[in-house]
Amino acid sequence: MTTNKSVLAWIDEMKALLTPDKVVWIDGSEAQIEALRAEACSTGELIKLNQEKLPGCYLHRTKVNDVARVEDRTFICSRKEEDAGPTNNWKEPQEAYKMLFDIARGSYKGRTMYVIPYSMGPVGSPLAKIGYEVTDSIYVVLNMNIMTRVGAEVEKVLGDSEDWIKGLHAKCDIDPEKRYICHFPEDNYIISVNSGYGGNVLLGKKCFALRIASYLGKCEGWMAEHMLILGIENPQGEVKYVSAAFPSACGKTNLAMLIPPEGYTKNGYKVWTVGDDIAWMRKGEDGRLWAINPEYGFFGVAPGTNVKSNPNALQSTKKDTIFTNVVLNLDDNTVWWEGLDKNPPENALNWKGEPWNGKTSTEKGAHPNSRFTAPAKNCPCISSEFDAVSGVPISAIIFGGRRAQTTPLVYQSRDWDNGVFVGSIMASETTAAATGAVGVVRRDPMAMLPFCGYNMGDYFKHWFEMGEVLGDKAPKIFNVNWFRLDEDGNFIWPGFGDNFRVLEWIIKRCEGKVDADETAIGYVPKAEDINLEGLDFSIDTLRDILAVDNDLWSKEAEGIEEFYKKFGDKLPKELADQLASLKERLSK
Ligand SMILES: Nc1nc2c(ncn2[C@@H]2O[C@H](COP(=O)(O)OP(=O)(O)OP(=O)(O)O)[C@@H](O)[C@H]2O)c(=O)[nH]1
Ligand SMILES: O=C([O-])CC(=O)C(=O)O
Ligand SMILES: [Mn+2]
Repeated sequence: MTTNKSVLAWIDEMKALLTPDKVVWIDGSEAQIEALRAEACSTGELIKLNQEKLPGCYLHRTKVNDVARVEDRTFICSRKEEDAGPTNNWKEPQEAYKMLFDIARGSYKGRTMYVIPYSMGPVGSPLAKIGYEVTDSIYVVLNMNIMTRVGAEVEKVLGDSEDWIKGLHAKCDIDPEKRYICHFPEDNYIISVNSGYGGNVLLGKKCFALRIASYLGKCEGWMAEHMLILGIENPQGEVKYVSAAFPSACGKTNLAMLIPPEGYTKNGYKVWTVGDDIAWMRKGEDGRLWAINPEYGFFGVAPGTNVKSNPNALQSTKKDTIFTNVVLNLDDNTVWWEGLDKNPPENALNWKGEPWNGKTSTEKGAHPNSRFTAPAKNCPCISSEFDAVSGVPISAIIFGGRRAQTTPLVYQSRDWDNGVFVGSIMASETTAAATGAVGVVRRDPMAMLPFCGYNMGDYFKHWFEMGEVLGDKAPKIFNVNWFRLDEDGNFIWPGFGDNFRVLEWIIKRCEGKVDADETAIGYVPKAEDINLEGLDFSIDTLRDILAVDNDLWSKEAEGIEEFYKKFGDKLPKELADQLASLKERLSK
């Protein structure tokens, strides 16, 4: 246990507020964690799975009204409303503290308060940051122990410093009307009440590593982004790193763990995973941009994960994993979800714990947002640099979304500033399955719409400032779109492992080894420069999905103009200028 005065004072405050029966300090030791697993099994909070097939694995079910992040109940509590900006919900901080403390007061009565010291990023890395979360949920402790680096080492590194983030989680009542996820960026404080769902309660993840950290990044001159990080190794053994921001359900985990096509693997190409969701990036001593993955595990969507779509993700879940809201197969005490295989169990319980027969039921067995919490070190392609305190140098930043048309398979921005523009206009189309209204463009700048902890206009400005700081050492910026549809609504580009062909072009562009065609929106590959070897895909079709349609882009420009109005005078002039020059190029 720490002797840090600021930590001890806050823990005293929490004890007085929450009135637990006892306090347990989490040191992350296997003995302590194992005792907590056993306790959670005895109360039904966890179900121990088949330990031969899934050693160290458990199942948990949330309440049925508590299965996803709640954006409408997520607040940025900055002193000035303007600092939360037009894309966030805002509450006045003093009122918010009062409301939240009133809700949480006395709620640990008869329960245990767990104190979790954790590091986001390799312990002791100059890019890492430390947090404390208090919770009354063993599920939260066990998940945090997978998703972050927990324990005594962390406290040693913190020493007497006051530079740490407070996180209060209280699962006092699960009334969704009283559920709040509140962030106080100016106080380094997060308070989450009345939820038990991962994205709302694993406070190191979206709350700290994106919302609070994005604000800290602005103040301290670095970046916290909703990005995967991967390394691409060539046959000579050289590794180049890229980071990529896609909105939810647009393929971050898949790209982070992709297996290149056979022709490449035979020649010695490899992909190494550094992170699948969040990147913290800072200018290094050599002037380049260096990135760490602040997380220690993967909190991935289960449905659709299978041996074909993402074998590395599936393999990561084979041991020491906590599954949430998936199907329990009663015959062999294993788990199942839609899209795992074509053989659903007949004798099973669905995600709600009700009897379920996968052969006859018309209802889904797993919740669409069911998740696995798996240690990153389980991943067969985890990077040797995963724990590197300096992080990895980023050669390229890739933005992407789900667009049926308009956006080509890949293009490169003209320069950093134009790249910031490309990120700011990111959008994804809603699918028929999701909303009924097909092809509705929803803007999600840099995939940060739900995760930016301050005014997004200021966030854009920060991106321009980073460009100035990095100068000619700045990563090159690209945009990809794996999701172009044909007239029958089928994906044109095969995607997944074949996305490596596009990554290869991106790396070649960074190395200045390949030419490109200039278009109104940026540089597009010459079709013959994308390697199609071993793929049944015609170069004419490739030309189609690389083409830039100026009429569609003129319509796009109108949509961007409309979107930009939201930011009023917080919109950086650079972005208005970028839009004006795009329009001018389109009109030629
Ligand atoms: N057509 C196509 N679909 C893809 C491709 N890559 C991923 N997908 C699909 O996109 C969906 C989301 O993939 P994920 O990798 O889980 O997305 P994510 O960005 O990590 O999602 P979050 O964890 O919610 O942030 C899955 O249904 C994938 O099968 C691709 O290259 N082409
Ligand atoms: O935070 C969550 O619930 C899961 C996640 O990665 C996302 O939604 O992007
Ligand atoms: Mn995510």
